[in-house]
Amino acid sequence: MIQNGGGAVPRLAVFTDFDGTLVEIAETPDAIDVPSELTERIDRALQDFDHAFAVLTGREIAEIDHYLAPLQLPVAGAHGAQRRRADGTLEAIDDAVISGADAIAQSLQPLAIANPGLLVEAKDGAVAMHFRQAPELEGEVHQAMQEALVEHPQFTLVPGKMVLEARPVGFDKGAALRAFMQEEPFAGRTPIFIGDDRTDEDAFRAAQELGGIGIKLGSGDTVARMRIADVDSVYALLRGLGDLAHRDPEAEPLLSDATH
Ligand SMILES: O=P(O)(O)OC[C@H]1O[C@H](O[C@H]2O[C@H](CO)[C@@H](O)[C@H](O)[C@H]2O)[C@H](O)[C@@H](O)[C@@H]1O
Repeated sequence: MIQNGGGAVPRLAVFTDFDGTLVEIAETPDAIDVPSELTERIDRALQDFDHAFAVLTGREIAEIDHYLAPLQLPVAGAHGAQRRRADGTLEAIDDAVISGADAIAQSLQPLAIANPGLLVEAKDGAVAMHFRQAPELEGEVHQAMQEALVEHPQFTLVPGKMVLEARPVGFDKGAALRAFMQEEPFAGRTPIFIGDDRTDEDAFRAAQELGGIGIKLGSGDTVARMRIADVDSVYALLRGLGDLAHRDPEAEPLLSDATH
């Protein structure tokens, strides 16, 4: 379909993860290096895909705005607990979800204070506990998180890259992708989702069930039908898909079926 490159190029809705997909993984959440040209690349993608471009991330929407300023993209943040639609409106977050995440974050603080290599990231609607700088404490982090969730059964645990996160039950990147796909300018397009992490699997599945493609960056088991090597290749793919989006639908196909 996409490889055809001729008259049948579908109108794409492009969704990407942020950490590990648009930017390289760093030692701590604040230490990421956001390439100076990333905003320009994404602005171009917005034009190429008629604004049907969104970020689905574990980070908060406000952080994506900070890193990609002045752009204010459609974003699903905190693994879908937060969502800003393409028209700029925000989906309301239940007060119980905000207070639940807050209470979980507070209950994890003693372990983080006792172990400076651990980091609690409190978000509106989710909580991450990072152990990248203390990998030997992964077991303690799992135990502390499981204990914290006993009091908050409306949250579930999701493992990420050297991190364990609590997110509200019923919210994930797949549900967020499906919600975007019911709205303008995404509706009626073919979804593509690019991600690198286990928390991206729901969105690969959703994109593919809606007739599109999941693209997994790097190695590891995945339901995604395609794989991509690294962040630079993601930039190249966005550029290439953008070029295809502008291709004259009447032009000769770039590829033809060799079996006929
Ligand atoms: O869904 P994503 O956009 O991939 O966000 C997932 C989490 O990313 C961040 O943590 C990860 O990246 C950090 C910076 O590279 C790294 O230090 C950490 O070990 C990774 O787990 C972010 O801090 C989390 O809030 C996101 O949920």
